[in-house]
Amino acid sequence: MTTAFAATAPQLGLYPVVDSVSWIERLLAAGVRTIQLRIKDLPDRDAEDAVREAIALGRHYHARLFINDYWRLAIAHQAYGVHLGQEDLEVADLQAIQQAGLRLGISTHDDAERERAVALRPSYIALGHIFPTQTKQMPSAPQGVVRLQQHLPHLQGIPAVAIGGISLARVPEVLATGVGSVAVVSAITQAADWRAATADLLRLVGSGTPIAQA
Ligand SMILES: Cc1ncc(COP(=O)(O)OP(=O)(O)O)c(N)n1
Ligand SMILES: Cc1ncsc1CCOP(=O)(O)O
Ligand SMILES: [Mg+2]
Repeated sequence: MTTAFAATAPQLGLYPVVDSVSWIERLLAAGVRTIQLRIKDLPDRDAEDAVREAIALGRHYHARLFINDYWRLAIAHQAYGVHLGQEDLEVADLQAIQQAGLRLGISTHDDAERERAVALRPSYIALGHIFPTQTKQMPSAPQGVVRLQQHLPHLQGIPAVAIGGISLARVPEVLATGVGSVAVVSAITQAADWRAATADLLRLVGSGTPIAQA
């Protein structure tokens, strides 16, 4: 399919990826405006309450709330967007996601995956993992910031999101590549003080283009 997915903001800013509605609620209250609910390995019926509540919170805070993997539930409850990996693309109904007006983010790990993603005209393309990560088992090696920067001119204007092993200390070299969105898990959820970590990350990365302009 070649029809573009609905656009998102050119700069998504700080993009926490979290596994519960409580994290969604506290991070939206702390000023985050792009966020993902990433629940793994539950049947749809067991994930549905969390997906519905997360979407409602996203609307309440005028935030960009992406649902990872559960694309049917995201359509049913009219999420702002869906995030899918390369394997997810094999099984998801992309036409249904596009026709429902949901934004689509796609994971990529190398040039071939990037090209496949660009051809689908998604709302953003995630590039990872940039640094070693403990959060997800990755079959490939970290790409590093040099590769990250090399990907950017090939995205044909599709917004880029950097993910994987990005700590507060590493944010400046990630931003120096020109990427406008930084996705993090452990930099927030494993921080000794998540409020301070989130405030520091928001100061460096920002919260993205205001949603009215997204
Ligand atoms: C912003 C962002 N980038 C990458 C991923 C990873 O998605 P995927 O490859 O489908 O792996 P899982 O997250 O489903 O384990 C992501 N979730 N978000
Ligand atoms: C979900 C995901 N996809 C690629 S890396 C990653 C995990 C990122 O977590 P962290 O920010 O803790 O390295
Ligand atoms: Mg996935």
